[in-house]
Amino acid sequence: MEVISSPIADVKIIQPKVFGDERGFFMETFRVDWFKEHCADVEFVQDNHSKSAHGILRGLHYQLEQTQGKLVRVTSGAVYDVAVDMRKSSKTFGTWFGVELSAQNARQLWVPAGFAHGFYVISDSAEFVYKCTDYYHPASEVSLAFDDPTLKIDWPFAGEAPITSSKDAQGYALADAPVFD
Ligand SMILES: Cc1cn([C@H]2C[C@H](O)[C@@H](COP(=O)(O)OP(=O)(O)O[C@H]3O[C@H](C)C(=O)[C@H](O)[C@H]3O)O2)c(=O)[nH]c1=O
Repeated sequence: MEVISSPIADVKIIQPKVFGDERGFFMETFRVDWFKEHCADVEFVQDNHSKSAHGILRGLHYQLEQTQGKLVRVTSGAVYDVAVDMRKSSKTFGTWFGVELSAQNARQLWVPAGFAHGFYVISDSAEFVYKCTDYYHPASEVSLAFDDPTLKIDWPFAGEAPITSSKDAQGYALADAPVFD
């Protein structure tokens, strides 16, 4: 496995080693020892799995309580995955980082607690699996507007408006969004 830095210090891209042969492929997708040494000394308590059609945008979400770090990857298709720093004391507060995650590139993204997270489905459909460092806490969940004019996230929409949940269509502007210390 290789860890690749991003412009936001705590957000990391992880590139597993893929062993291909005539049968297909094998890769180790997570190791506690490697992750603690190279990314963060955290424990994961919940795994999630979602499937979305082309053009779906899920997010940008974060929980104010039981804040979740997320280790995310794509097992089918391709998404554009985005993390936004919501920690007001961070020198990268209000900045975003995006990367294409796909079954093809096998890349993962480590999104620490304190970040808003979301993704846009580039392929016909995508299956998205991820590990969380705390449990779901819907009472404190926040949606940040994916199209906030201050964030200016460079989503790969190619002219078509994304399909979102009603919750995500009414996300907070960055200026009004609750933040972390
Ligand atoms: C997140 C979650 C949802 N649910 C239930 C609640 C709803 O009945 C249904 C769909 O939930 P929601 O529309 O919030 O799912 P997403 O839009 O994929 O939410 C996720 O989207 C972005 C990408 C994130 O980073 C978060 O992990 C998460 O907020 O699953 C649960 O039972 N447990 C959970 O942990």
